[in-house]
Amino acid sequence: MRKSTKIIGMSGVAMAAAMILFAVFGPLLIPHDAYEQSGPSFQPPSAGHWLGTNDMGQDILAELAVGARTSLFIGIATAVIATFIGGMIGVFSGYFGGWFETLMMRFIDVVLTLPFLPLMLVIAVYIGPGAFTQILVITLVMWAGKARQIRAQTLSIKGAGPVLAAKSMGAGHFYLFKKHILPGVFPLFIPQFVGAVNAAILLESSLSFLGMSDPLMKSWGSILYYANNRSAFLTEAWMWWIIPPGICIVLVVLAFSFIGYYLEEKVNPRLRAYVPARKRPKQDIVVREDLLEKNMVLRIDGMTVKYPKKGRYTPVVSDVSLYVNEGEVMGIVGESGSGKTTVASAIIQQLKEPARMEVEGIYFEGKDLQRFSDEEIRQVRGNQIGYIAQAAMNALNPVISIEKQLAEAVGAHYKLPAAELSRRIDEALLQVGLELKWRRAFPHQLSGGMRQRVVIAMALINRPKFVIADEPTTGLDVMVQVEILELLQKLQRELNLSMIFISHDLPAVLKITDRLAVMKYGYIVDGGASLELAEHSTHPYTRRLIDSIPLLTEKKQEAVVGR
Ligand SMILES: Nc1ncnc2c1ncn2[C@@H]1O[C@H](COP(=O)(O)OP(=O)(O)OP(=O)(O)O)[C@@H](O)[C@H]1O
Repeated sequence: MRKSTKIIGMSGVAMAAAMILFAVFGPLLIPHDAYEQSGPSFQPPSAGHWLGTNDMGQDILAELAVGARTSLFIGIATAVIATFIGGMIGVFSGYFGGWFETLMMRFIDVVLTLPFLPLMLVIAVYIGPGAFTQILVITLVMWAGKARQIRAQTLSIKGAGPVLAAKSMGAGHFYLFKKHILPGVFPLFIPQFVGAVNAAILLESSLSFLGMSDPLMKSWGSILYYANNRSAFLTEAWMWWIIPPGICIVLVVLAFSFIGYYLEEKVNPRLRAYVPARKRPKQDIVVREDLLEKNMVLRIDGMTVKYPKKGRYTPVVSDVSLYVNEGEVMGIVGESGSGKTTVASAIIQQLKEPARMEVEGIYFEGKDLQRFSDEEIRQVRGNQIGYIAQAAMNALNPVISIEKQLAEAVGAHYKLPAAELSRRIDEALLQVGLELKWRRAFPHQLSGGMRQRVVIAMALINRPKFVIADEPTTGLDVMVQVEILELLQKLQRELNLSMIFISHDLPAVLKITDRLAVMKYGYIVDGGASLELAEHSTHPYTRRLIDSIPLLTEKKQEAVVGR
């Protein structure tokens, strides 16, 4: 968790604790007759008496302390009841569905349309104004929203893999509730509760300010009501009569908002892991002519990437150096978790916080990408370096047509006239073997292989000379894998692309690559010309990879070296 979030959370807790202590002990410490005066009979002195009048100051303090009890009591009690009712209805309707859910959801629709103030008036007429009327009305209005959100969370947990797997193994309702639904939903209850406290305190204050509370009940809102009735807004009295309850309301709302912010990050792993990226300043860039002379399009020198694991930064990529010459295909092969994708992300400077990279240089066309500013590196990504990300075909936007997604890939870098853009889209589709009738299709209308072709078209549409393909055949059936591989090979040759091809599928890598780096535990443990390596490597890990190719021995040779 970020330090700033912890500080915010702790200051929220401190403010809330101070307010609660003030509410509990304040009235006990202030002389009784000071707050006896509070309430409707309370008469403020003329404006001239306000400043420097100790007695009066004490009366205001007494009012605030008594008011704190009411405001906090109503806020917390309403939040407990509304969150409990909303939570139970949300969980049960989400989990069981059927008529109960339909009934509840329609009822919630009705509740959410109820006008709050008239409802308050009607109920107050019947059962009389007071704290319990306010709790009742605010709860009536508030539980419905909570129920909706918790139902949505329950539905998403109910449809998630672990629950489906447990169901298919015959797990009963009790087990599913105990092990999956409640642990998944409960974290949502906490921020919901904190938000409800805030909303209830604000609603209570607003109602009391409008005079819709018991006139004998002192709360921060009612202090403002009396202040307003006695024209405190128009005299100097506002300083002592309006500002203090105003500050109390703001402080308590801030306190619970801070706590909510902290808890939300604590219970949500995605927020917890989020660290904003550091800004990359503009720097002078020196071109390494020696690399250009050697035709090296890319060169990485001594790259180490670390992630925090159990409180310590641990390397997941260690001292990796490699290069790619113009028109060459460099393969990176290794088991899952060996660091292949990390290397690819590091090249395009897309490692996310909290990653830490130490590297002597990542030279692309002779320039160190490490020194590129945010805008400069954005211009490289998807423009000079085409990137086919792992599982990208599943990440195509389902509600945008193929042609629009291709147009967006171009639009990120160039402003082309409509006719030229259209020509570019046609060209990209035809290049990857897709008929133009698919231009207006949406991703779900295409097969996996076709979607992968679209992803390749997106990577190539800006005509990059360098392409990184990260596991481009994952998730496709064997025949389609071969087609995609052949397509990449054809495009590489036709466009003279330099390429990094990442895979754990050794036959595929050997088929398409010129040179190979074998990674294990973040290290490059073996490397060299692909065919050479396949036939003569003596490294035990490489040998194991090659020997595990599931083909008959004679065929294996053909699959490995046949190109
Ligand atoms: N954001 C992250 N936070 C912590 N550790 C990470 C993060 N991203 C990657 N790692 C770790 O880095 C290591 C290398 O991951 P990487 O994705 O590069 O492996 P890979 O070889 O590409 O695996 P795969 O073939 O499964 O994609 C793994 O141990 C992974 O747990």
